[in-house]
Amino acid sequence: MKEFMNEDFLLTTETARRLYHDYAETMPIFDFHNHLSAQEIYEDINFSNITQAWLYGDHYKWRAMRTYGFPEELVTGPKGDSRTPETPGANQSGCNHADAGSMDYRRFSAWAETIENSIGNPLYHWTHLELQRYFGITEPLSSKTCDKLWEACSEKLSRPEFSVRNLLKMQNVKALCTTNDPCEDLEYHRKLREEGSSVRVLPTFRPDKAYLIGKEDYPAYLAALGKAWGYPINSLSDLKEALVSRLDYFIREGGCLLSDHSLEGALFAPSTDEEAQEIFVRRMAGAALTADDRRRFQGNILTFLGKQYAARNMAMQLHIGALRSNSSRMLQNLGPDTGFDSVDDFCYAGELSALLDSMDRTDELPKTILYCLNQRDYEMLASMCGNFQSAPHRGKIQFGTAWWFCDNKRGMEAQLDVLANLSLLPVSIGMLTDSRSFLSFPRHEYYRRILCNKIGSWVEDGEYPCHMEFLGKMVQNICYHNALKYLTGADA
Ligand SMILES: O=C[C@H](O)[C@@H](O)[C@@H](O)[C@H](O)C(=O)O
Repeated sequence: MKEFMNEDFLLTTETARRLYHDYAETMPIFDFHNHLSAQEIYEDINFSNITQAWLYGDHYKWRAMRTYGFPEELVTGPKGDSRTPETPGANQSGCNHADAGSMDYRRFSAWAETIENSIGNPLYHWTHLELQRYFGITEPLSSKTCDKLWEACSEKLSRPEFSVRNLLKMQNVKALCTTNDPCEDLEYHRKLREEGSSVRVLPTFRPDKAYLIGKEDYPAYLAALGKAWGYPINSLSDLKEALVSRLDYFIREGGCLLSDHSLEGALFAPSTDEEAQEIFVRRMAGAALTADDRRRFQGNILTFLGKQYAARNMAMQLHIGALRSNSSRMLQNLGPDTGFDSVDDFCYAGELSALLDSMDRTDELPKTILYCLNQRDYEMLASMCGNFQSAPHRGKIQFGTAWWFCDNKRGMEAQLDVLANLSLLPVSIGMLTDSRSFLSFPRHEYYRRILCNKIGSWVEDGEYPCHMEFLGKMVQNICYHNALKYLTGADA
């Protein structure tokens, strides 16, 4: 039997072990998509206990805790919905810590019981990689150990060397890209930049709300965007000017390198500016729009934005296929991004192709990263990339790494297989955390181990020669250099 998550965790062959330990392990991290707070990095906050670091904002963990039957007050905290009828044994698990009465402790105790029951789930591996890498704890978290681990982690977290900037340094994070609405003033990104922070903290331009014209609060959003721009938005051309102005602000003030878009249900239908303006006027007059109106309006703005990104040599990320906020009751109680989303199953190959072509037609398609939430779409997406590749970029159109419900061992192995089969693995820009927790960076290690194991198995099966120097360099490129080059143009 193998030892539990030791240094050769997930590395099943000698080639895999060499690739990981000799090449991948010490590579820096460029985390080009996450949901971290620039303010918390600027203020270099310390968490006073492990619940704050783990459970205050992570909807993956919340979902698992709900699945195990814990009530909302232990999942999202006292303000959440606590009407769940039955409460399993949170804090009745034999832990006798002095903090036992504190809500944070009770939440950790509930988490310990949940994680003990997460066999086969990536949360189990992430949690234990985090305990090992940040806290030097190799003991598995369970109801029995929760008291001891609570104390050990909380004691460390309160030390200055465990501030969030130091947590980033521990994982050798060189740069990270947060996700930001165009209305944001980026005060903390700017301050970090002025200060010359050793970790580059860059904003990502996420303008979804500017084209989701069917949303009830669309006029209110336009008012906020107009405020950030400095002028009221009364027409399609005002909207486009406002977006360009905010995009340039993001680049100037924050060094923005990427945009991000979540595409759900409808992607694209072509429309002229006159048609899109007419839809805009009807919406602002309070008329109901059809699905086709919404698709055409979104198509017009996305094509426009894509061309703007291309002109600025930025990358465009398209995250496709989330079915969000499925529980209207919990949306009302807790708001979005709280663990009530799942995998959609709509078909969109034709619309995606038309969207990319609407920019490529005039050679104005930016560098593009395509992510999907439904593994069923892996081949469709990876083959779509090949339609629009063009020099001088290597891998201009990227089949993005396994996202969210695919971000697990099986999803990553499948993503790597499909990528290698239908595109070229050596040009991949690799992994990102997409996370809301400062302790999530060992997810890069998880990916790197799976990557090295996959390559190792091809070599050991005689499918590729054992050219360690070439393979080692390739692994290092996928871990770090490719993302750096793709996003910034720099070589090292
Ligand atoms: O990995 C999952 C994420 O954190 C998820 O919440 C985000 O990808 C979010 O849906 C977004 O739209 O950016």
